[in-house]
Amino acid sequence: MIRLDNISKVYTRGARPALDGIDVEIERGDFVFLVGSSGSGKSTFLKLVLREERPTSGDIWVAGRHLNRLSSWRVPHLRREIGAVFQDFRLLPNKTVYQNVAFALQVIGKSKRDIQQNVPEMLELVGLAGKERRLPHELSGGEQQRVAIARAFVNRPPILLCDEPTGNLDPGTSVGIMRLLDRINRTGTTVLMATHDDEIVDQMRKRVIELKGGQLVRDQDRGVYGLETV
Ligand SMILES: Nc1ncnc2c1ncn2[C@@H]1O[C@H](COP(=O)(O)OP(=O)(O)OP(=O)(O)O)[C@@H](O)[C@H]1O
Repeated sequence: MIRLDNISKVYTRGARPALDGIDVEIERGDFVFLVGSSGSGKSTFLKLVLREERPTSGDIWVAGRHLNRLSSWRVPHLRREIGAVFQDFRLLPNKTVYQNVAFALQVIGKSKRDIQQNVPEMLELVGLAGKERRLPHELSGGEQQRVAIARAFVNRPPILLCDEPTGNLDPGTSVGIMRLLDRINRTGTTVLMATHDDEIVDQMRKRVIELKGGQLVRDQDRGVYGLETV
């Protein structure tokens, strides 16, 4: 589903690479934590998958596409295959919960009928039924993140990328968000989550990929956060 083949990324010529010779294969349905201290290259990894950045060298495939050869006009099609969730939620502040999720379908041209069917289903899945008419500022942080997840997943993409999704949440709320991501993963969705949340990683026991100074230093099944990254 995601494959990086000897990928390096150098932002500034002469500077240390942000990613340095990364080889990774993530299969359909995997749940992967991407860990590493600040500056180790996690965001760069996610940006390459989203095609927000391009590699300096090496090959990358995402959802059956060879991104090195993907023309710019096809990038929106790639992005439909990838739901993205961020630490700061990124909801539209003047739209209701329902409208925030519906908007994701409107922009890709889905019919009214599709929208009316899928949005309530998705809000039910994330546990927000009954809160459709609230505005983001009328929700708790955990609820806002649930809206963001509903929006990312409403068109059922095969890949969900999460960049520190629990970074602004307290531990109890974070556990709820992780249960939801786990449920989504069990539907067959590939989940790739960059995080500093050691408790969550240690609880979930999923595959852990650790970056250090742009290099892949650990790829462990049923892994833990690890001492070095604390
Ligand atoms: N647009 C950019 N231009 C130049 N250098 C960059 C750019 N983005 C990232 N870098 C550098 O690349 C390296 C990796 O950064 P990256 O943001 O991928 O790390 P990270 O692991 O996501 O860090 P954090 O946990 O703090 O988000 C860092 O040295 C950073 O300064």
